[in-house]
Amino acid sequence: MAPEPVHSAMKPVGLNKPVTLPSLAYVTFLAGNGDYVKGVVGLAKGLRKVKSAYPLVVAVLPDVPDEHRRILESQGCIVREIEPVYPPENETQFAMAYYVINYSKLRIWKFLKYSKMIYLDGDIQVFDNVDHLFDLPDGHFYAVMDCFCEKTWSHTPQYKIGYCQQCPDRVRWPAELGPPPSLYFNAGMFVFEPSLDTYADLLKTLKVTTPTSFAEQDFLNMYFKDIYKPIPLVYNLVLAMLWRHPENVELHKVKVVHYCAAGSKPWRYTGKEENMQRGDIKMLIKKWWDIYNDESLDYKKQVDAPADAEPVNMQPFIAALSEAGAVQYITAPSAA
Ligand SMILES: O=c1ccn([C@@H]2O[C@H](COP(=O)(O)OP(=O)(O)O)[C@@H](O)[C@H]2O)c(=O)[nH]1
Ligand SMILES: OC[C@H]1O[C@H](O[C@@H]2[C@@H](O)[C@H](O)[C@@H](O)[C@H](O)[C@@H]2O)[C@H](O)[C@@H](O)[C@H]1O
Ligand SMILES: [Mn+2]
Repeated sequence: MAPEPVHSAMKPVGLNKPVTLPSLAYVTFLAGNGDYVKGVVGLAKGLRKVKSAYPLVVAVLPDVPDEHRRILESQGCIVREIEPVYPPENETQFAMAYYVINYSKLRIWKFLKYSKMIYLDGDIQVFDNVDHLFDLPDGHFYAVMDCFCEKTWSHTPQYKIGYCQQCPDRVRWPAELGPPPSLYFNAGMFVFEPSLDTYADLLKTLKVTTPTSFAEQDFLNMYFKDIYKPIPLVYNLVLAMLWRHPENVELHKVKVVHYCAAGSKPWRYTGKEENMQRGDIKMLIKKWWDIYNDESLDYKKQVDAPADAEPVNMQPFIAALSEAGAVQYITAPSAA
């Protein structure tokens, strides 16, 4: 469970300038005027259900209608408009044509108000508190390894020979093909540190990088290859793992579910596509809807923290400052 954030009602005494405390937040991405807004509402309510101590920022493209923005704000989200990011002119056949808009995710590196953020796709649901991921050491890019076994990968050498990083011994990578592919993450969930330098370098590098079928996911994997650190799949269960690598999945331990398999978006679920009649899929779809329909999880201004308030965990600062004997804290009357 995340440490109780000590609200900023406590005022430092003896410091001659306000301490700028780092902020933490979850962030997701919304494009278009379609039904993904339901995914983001579900995500906002899921984070509330697990009592996350941090807000959800929604990076919206200009084409997201005001009505959808108001719905998200009414659910306690912090809505930030971003400009689209387009890859260089290309003939690439993206795995899904709409993936071209996903490059716009790169704008979140410019959210400098936050020292660390957890990005979550709008088709993700958080079923257990994962605030502790914010405590991971700085300087790395954390994400869950993807799977290469779905048809969406049929254009790749690894798919053609049956190699997957989820089970590297099943079909070993042949030496004649050179070194095996670097560990590759699913870009539907990752822990990162916003930075203007990184942001500028991402966009500069994108301009000279030929787009490939998994669009910004491929680009992010190439860009962060040297600092990427895999985290357990409980933090981003790519649904295909259930039928491609069941031996790697302990479903009752999964904290975050990524509804990315074809036909698995809960708000569009018909059960007609391949694998969508599985018992575990039906259970996960129901779990998503139970949260989405739970009115007790709707944002209530008077009870929940204001959308723009950001609870800050002061403990590390109190310990460091009091160790230095620099300050003692008094509890100021609550500003509320
Ligand atoms: O019409 C769209 C398509 C995508 N997205 C956003 O882009 C993310 C990535 O797309 P998607 O999850 O569909 O890709 P997948 O993980 O299924 O490959 C989504 O989760 C949404 O946050 C969106 O807002 N509107
Ligand atoms: O724009 C590229 C997208 O690529 C990823 O989705 C893919 C990938 O995970 C494949 O491995 C699966 O087979 C496939 O189903 C799934 O849609 C990310 O989830 C998404 O956020 C986004 O980056
Ligand atoms: Mn997704």
